[in-house]
Amino acid sequence: MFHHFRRRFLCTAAAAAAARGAGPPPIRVALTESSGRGVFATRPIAAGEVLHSAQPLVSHPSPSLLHEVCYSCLRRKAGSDGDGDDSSGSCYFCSDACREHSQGFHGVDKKADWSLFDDHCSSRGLKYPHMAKRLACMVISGAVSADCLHILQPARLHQGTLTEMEEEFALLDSTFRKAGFQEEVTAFLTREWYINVLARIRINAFRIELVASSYEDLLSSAVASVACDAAVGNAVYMLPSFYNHDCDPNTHIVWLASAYARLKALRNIEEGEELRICYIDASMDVNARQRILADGFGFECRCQRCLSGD
Ligand SMILES: C[S@@+](CC[C@H](N)C(=O)[O-])C[C@H]1O[C@@H](n2cnc3c(N)ncnc32)[C@H](O)[C@@H]1O
Repeated sequence: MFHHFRRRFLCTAAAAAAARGAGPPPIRVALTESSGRGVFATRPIAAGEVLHSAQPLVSHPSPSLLHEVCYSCLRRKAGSDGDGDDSSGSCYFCSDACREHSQGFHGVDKKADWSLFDDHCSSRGLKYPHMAKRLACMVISGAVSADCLHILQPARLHQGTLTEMEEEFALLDSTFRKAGFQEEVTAFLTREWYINVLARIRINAFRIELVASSYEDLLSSAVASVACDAAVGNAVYMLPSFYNHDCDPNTHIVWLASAYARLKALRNIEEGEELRICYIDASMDVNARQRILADGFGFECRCQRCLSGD
């Protein structure tokens, strides 16, 4: 009985501290038995508690929404006459802070003519090369180091995928060369760099679907999700990339109005328990889930739900 009350008290106190933004996040990254690295609770966590937040390392709007969501934080434009439009009309900034934050790499981006690269990606329905291009612009501008994603787990790539990536790289490289960037600022931009980055983006990128904040938003997002892609874009984060998958997860990642993410507990979690999120649509049946996890993420899911055939 005492134990039960003590645990409830600890959970409540911890949740209150987390809500105040006090203290480090109650998690640590450590090796799991069979899924590589994973994230573990360092104390009891209460259902609904925000464990931590995360800013993207790199993000990119969905190609069809380039004019509709912020170049930097992926926030949706409030109305069709938003006043944050870039003067060239090619992209949108929701605030001065976002414009300032991306000034350096947006400047690099704007110097080149991306039409061939964009046509190549859109004719093949590719999203991730846009993120690699954004990262290259960030490296050239000095915003991040060329190896900033290398700590993340890479996907295993098939020969066909490698050949496609080589084509994309050739286009990316020639676009920067034609724009006149000097050898010394693009020295990192090799075929190996591109493949290494893409292999990490494939496994670790989150598809960002914003939670509607009003009834009108809810209706317009329902219309948008029928008319086109419901996601505003994709982003890669550092800490969230260490969460392993479970088809009945104890944690989830949420976005409200922008790519700023929050990791929240879905139920009470014991100290030492592994925190897992669901990588896919959990409403699919076990066969569909197994197929997508094997093809997309390279593992056979052996969570309790899959083992029970649910
Ligand atoms: C986003 S990473 C998660 C962190 C990763 N374990 C690491 O060491 O960086 C996704 C990869 O982790 C592994 N993984 C995630 N969930 C798993 C699970 N339930 N069973 C086995 N492997 C899993 C797979 O290799 C997957 O491609």
